[in-house]
Amino acid sequence: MLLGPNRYGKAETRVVRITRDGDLHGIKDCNVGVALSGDMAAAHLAGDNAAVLPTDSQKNTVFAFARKYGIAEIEEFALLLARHFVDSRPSVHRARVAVEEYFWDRIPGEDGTAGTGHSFVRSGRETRTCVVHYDGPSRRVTVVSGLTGLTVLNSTGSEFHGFAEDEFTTLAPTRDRVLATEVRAAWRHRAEHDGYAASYARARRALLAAFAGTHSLSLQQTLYAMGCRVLEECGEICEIRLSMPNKHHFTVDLAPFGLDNPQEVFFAADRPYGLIEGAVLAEDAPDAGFAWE
Ligand SMILES: O=c1[nH]c(=O)c2[nH]c(=O)[nH]c2[nH]1
Repeated sequence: MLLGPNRYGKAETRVVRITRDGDLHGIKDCNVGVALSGDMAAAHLAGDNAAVLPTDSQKNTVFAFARKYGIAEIEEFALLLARHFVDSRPSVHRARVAVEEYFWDRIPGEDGTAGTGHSFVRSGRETRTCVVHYDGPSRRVTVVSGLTGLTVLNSTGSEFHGFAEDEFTTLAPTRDRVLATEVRAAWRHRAEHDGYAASYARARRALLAAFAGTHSLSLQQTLYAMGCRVLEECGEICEIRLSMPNKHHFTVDLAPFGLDNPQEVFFAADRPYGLIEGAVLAEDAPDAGFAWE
């Protein structure tokens, strides 16, 4: 028997960092996953834990670093942790740190007054994500940012026709349908930089603008347009991977009730759903290395 690739770490450390600027507080609400790899053969083959930094210590490090360094951008926090685990321990050769960030909005005061400064409501927005890798021997860093749960809908401007047909095809071609999806996207930065907040805002804006601005002949075409727009608007990004379920909205037949239905009443089916996935790369994208592992 041979030991294959392995990694270990603490998954899903939920860390909430409150900042206090007088009466004005802020929240960073994150879920951090750490995975380390290196000289772990003895641990697996012989139960020798000398090289194994407990996952409990990894979790403690996340909390301690949140206190010591704060959590500015999730990519920066993830890189700080990744470098720490690799550079402080010869047996750890590579770290993968993934962070999800959940957004909170301030609760406004009544009658348009300012809120308390310490009252928040969890946002219905998407989740921001990142996955960073740091490889000790090569000192190479990769940074992938992204989002999940960005739910969007066009109530017209979407067609689907001219598709292949076989003996099982019943789908009617359409020149006007609802197009809805929940975007999951991950984009690879060309290199480490210090503008992750602005980069995220730009990429998100580009995704939304392309979804809204594309007259769709298929979700595949829309996906490609969204990926292209992000690469056009964000020079720091060289590759984007998109996963987009087709959240089908079926026009309900109301004729049995003597009613017409001019594209007004839909059955929003949750399953099964088409799942459209694809990557868009800049022609000069550098080698991805271990970025997507
Ligand atoms: O945009 C679409 N792409 C498909 O591949 C597909 N297949 C399907 O049944 N409906 C759709 N819609």
